[in-house]
Amino acid sequence: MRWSRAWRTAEDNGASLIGRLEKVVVFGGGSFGTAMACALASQKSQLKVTLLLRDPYVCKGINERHVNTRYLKEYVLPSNVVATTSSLEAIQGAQYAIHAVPVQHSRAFLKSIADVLPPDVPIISVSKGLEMGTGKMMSEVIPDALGRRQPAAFLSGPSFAKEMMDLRPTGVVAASKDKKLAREMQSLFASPYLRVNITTDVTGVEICGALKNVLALAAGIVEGLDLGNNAMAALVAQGCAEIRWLAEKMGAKPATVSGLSGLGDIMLTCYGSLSRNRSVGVRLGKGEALAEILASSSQVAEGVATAGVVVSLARTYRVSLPVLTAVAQVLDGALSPKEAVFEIMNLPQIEES
Ligand SMILES: NC(=O)c1ccc[n+]([C@@H]2O[C@H](COP(=O)([O-])OP(=O)(O)OC[C@H]3O[C@@H](n4cnc5c(N)ncnc54)[C@H](O)[C@@H]3O)[C@@H](O)[C@H]2O)c1
Ligand SMILES: O=P(O)(O)OC[C@H](O)CO
Repeated sequence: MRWSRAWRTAEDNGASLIGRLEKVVVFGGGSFGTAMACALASQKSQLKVTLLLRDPYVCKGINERHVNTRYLKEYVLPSNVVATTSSLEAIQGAQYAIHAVPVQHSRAFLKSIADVLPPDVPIISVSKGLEMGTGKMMSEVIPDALGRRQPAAFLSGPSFAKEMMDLRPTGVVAASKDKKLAREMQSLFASPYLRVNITTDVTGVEICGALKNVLALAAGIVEGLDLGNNAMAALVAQGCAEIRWLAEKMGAKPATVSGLSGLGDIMLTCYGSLSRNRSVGVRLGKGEALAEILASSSQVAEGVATAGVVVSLARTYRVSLPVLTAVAQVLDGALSPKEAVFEIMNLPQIEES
């Protein structure tokens, strides 16, 4: 099935870029790191895609049986996806590095590989969230942690790992201040199954990708409380407005907020049953305690950490975000899910903006 006929860019350096490509390293072999590795490996069988992991047993499964025994274990990975725990071995000779380590662990991880990663290897971050404590986005964490400016691009948008593994049509956006690098992302990733838009609006793409996870927690809570379709639609519409208010104050372009990384990912994560953030929200809405929910899952729900950061961003940018900040209050145990809904319903009646 060819979903998009024009899957390479007009200036098509795509074929030659793929032709020159020999090795890509992927940091983190969770669901999305694995899906990105497979998407790239499928572009060319001679391309080596190396996952840098922490667990030697997971590496063994990938290298010997082509199966990631911890994440997406039902899939057979292309044989040109390999894995190692050695950062030197993983990074040596790599022309690009995909970063798929959860945001809260990214600083420490990047510091640990700073000396091994050549300063000219572009990092393509797919992690969506804001760092607790600093409130920083990945575009700020990367240079901070490495202690230098590294070429970087940020890939975001509605993209469940499992659906990408199933080769279901997907659209993402690659953001970079360096337009040439953004175009390289199109050449690298575009395929009959994956469309890649580009933009220079890094802030917009990153903040939308982080905030939609918090809104997905709220959507899950509404689902878990069984409040109905009217409530869900009102909540998601209000959440979209709050994301727009904050993102635009931070410098995001309106086109980004209404694009794939904004509205597109909000729709996927708020309504899609595969969302981990939404699932955490559903369980909270049904009355489970956060600690219990987190202890029972091996996968990251980035919105849990990002929600706290949103409270301070609301203060810094002097913007009222009732839904997004209520999520933080529920997570902190300051409000029960029902109390949060009651408080939001009792807010003063407003004019739309
Ligand atoms: N899963 C998806 O569908 C999806 C889609 C788009 C973006 N993302 C984003 O990609 C990022 C990664 O998500 P995921 O789904 O792969 O998460 P995951 O929970 O499935 O896997 C996380 C991976 O990071 C590794 N990791 C955790 N702590 C680490 C540390 N301290 N040092 C090194 N590695 C560490 C884990 O071992 C694991 O391999 C997140 O920011 C997520 O929001 C996920
Ligand atoms: O499963 P979630 O909630 O982390 O969402 C995954 C992706 O961000 C969807 O685009």
